[in-house]
Amino acid sequence: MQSFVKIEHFSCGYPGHFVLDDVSFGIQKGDFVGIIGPNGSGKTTLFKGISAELSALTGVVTLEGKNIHKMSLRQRAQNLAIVTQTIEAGAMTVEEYVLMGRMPYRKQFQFFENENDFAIAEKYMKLTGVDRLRNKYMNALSGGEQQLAGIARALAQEPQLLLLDEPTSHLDITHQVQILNLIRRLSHDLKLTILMIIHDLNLAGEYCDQLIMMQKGGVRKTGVPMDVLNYQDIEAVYDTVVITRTNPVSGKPVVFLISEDVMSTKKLS
Ligand SMILES: Nc1ncnc2c1ncn2[C@@H]1O[C@H](COP(=O)(O)OP(=O)(O)OP(=O)(O)O)[C@@H](O)[C@H]1O
Repeated sequence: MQSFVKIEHFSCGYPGHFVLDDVSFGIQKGDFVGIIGPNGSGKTTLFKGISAELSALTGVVTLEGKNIHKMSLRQRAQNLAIVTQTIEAGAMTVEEYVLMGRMPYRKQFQFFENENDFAIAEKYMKLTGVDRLRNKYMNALSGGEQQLAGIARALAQEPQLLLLDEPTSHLDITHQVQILNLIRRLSHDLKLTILMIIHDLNLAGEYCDQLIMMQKGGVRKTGVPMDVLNYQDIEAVYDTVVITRTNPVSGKPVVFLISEDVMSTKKLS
């Protein structure tokens, strides 16, 4: 089957610092894919490469066969949306912020949003549950509310591919589960293709259809969570002893950490 998003022999980095080296993988339409890997392994750099914020040193990134790096800014924004960890929207209401997602669709000399833009913003504010916050200022929202507003703005862009950089960091378990359930619904019900950076291996295993495990600027392993989250690969990549089991209800992999004290008494090392 042809991949909807294809990354082929892709390398990119920063001046004087080469980070991603010959990365290749494909994603099917409507898949919810988690990117895992230790600090500094290149996850954010991969996002910058996919979104063309960083130029390709080698290889290509295509979406439905079209090279993302060759798209105009406007075309790119109609195809791809990013939600970053920190949202700096300051003194702007939630509704104004979500409406910004419609900018890539403005026609020449169209200075204001039209009825269709308001209807689309309304639809996604309702879907994410931030419609009740529409008149609140973005800088007066909690972290979880800001993330939901960020997702609503990204959805208002009506992209084909959504990139989420750790949408659940800083959130309590109620909000983690709320956001991940929403993201799963978006991929499965709306057939939106989603790539999400996530540090929590248990959440990644429970919610994602596929995982990409990064190590030192390359891809170590890709596949369904049960194949990727095994103790051998995790220990090799994170240099940490873990135990893996299966969640008795969901059948998904679960990763346990062991403290130094316990490890020395149980003689696991
Ligand atoms: N703007 C930059 N200029 C130079 N080097 C950078 C820049 N941003 C990141 N790097 C380097 O690139 C490498 C990969 O960083 P990246 O942010 O992609 O990792 P990451 O996997 O997202 O890490 P984390 O989990 O800590 O967010 C690191 O060695 C980092 O120091």
